[in-house]
Amino acid sequence: MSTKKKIVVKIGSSLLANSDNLTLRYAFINGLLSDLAQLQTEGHDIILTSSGSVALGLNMVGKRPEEAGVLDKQAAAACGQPLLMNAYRQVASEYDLQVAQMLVTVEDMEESRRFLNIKNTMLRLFENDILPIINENDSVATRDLRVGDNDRLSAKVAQMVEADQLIILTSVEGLYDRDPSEADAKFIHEIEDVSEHLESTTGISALGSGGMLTKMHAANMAQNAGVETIIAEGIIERPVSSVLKNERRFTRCLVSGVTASPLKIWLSNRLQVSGTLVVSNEVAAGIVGRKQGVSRMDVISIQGDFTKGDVLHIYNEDGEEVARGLTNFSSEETMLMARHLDMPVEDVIGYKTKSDVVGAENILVLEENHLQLDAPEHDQKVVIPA
Ligand SMILES: Nc1ncnc2c1ncn2[C@@H]1O[C@H](COP(=O)(O)OP(=O)(O)O)[C@@H](O)[C@H]1O
Ligand SMILES: N[C@@H](CCC(=O)OP(=O)(O)O)C(=O)O
Repeated sequence: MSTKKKIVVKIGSSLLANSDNLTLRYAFINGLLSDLAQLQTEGHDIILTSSGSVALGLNMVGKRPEEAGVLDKQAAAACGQPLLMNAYRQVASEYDLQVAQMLVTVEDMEESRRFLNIKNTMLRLFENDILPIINENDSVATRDLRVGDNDRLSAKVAQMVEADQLIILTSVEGLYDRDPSEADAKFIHEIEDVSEHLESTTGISALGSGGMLTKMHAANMAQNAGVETIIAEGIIERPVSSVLKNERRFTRCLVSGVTASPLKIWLSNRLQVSGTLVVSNEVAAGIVGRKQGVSRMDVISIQGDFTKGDVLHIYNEDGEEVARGLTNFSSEETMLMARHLDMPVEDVIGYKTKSDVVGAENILVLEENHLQLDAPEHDQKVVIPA
């Protein structure tokens, strides 16, 4: 028997649903669960992150994937999720495997108490030899508070349970240096630095939500957290154990020697960002050089409603995001402090403090950590200090 591992397996929509009639691929689920049941018997702890609810629910709401809007997809998710779980439960029972469903949102993953509840629930399910099946709660999550794709969700889960491996199963054998539909695309077996491959990955299948790009983002998050990611074809016999036993080709994203500090891992993997500070290019360069935080003198503009402890984007004047950091003040306090530079802080916000708006110790420079640059998608309230 191989050593016992904690493995997060992610299944994409393209594996679960036929792209033409949007029906469930029972044969795939059958092969997958037979494999997972065997691995569980061998002592491995497995978590399944499964997409498919939207694809499987679209027939009920009468839409094709290419024409469905956000509300259609949220309704489809509500229709498809029970179909998906019903199939998993039925097939699992044939292999004496017990399954449980967990639907989560970004807020659940990023709020400390809920994070702990999710983690503890998963650990308790492991103790009872029950396979947790996780999906984003699409019908509940709002547009700007979504994980957005299950690739990144699976990376967050892998980080949460300190998994040994994240195995992303999809419709292609792994990462190529360009879209594999292009002639001469070359297969990439091993990746040392995921960030170098973020650009080579555009184009998605009809059912998928992010294509290879979101898989690379997930691998990047996992790499920062010290978790190895494997991207492999799913429609194959024993899709997971054939990877563990190295019986076929796939892409392996190695764990780098240096794992970031827990604060930086947490900051880098955080999808929910509450606001933005814009600073001069000179200050931005100082931040990138790790010499300084953001003082009230440095703030050129503020966007978003945030409170102390929230994560902020830090942009330079050219509109490039250079860093992310934890703020020591609310948006209102920051605005007042930046607006009244001639007054002592105490007179402006009512208490004494020497803190920077964002301290250098709580800043993550994006360049260093190869982060995805998630700019806020929606228009936020913009406040320019007078
Ligand atoms: N560089 C690349 N390497 C591999 N696949 C790529 C690349 N660029 C684009 N793709 C496309 O990404 C698709 C996989 O993404 P997607 O269909 O969203 O998967 P899933 O539903 O499994 O999440 C593949 O079908 C492939 O055509
Ligand atoms: N939560 C959605 C899946 C979104 C998603 O990430 O899809 P995919 O890129 O196919 O893994 C669903 O269940 O349909």
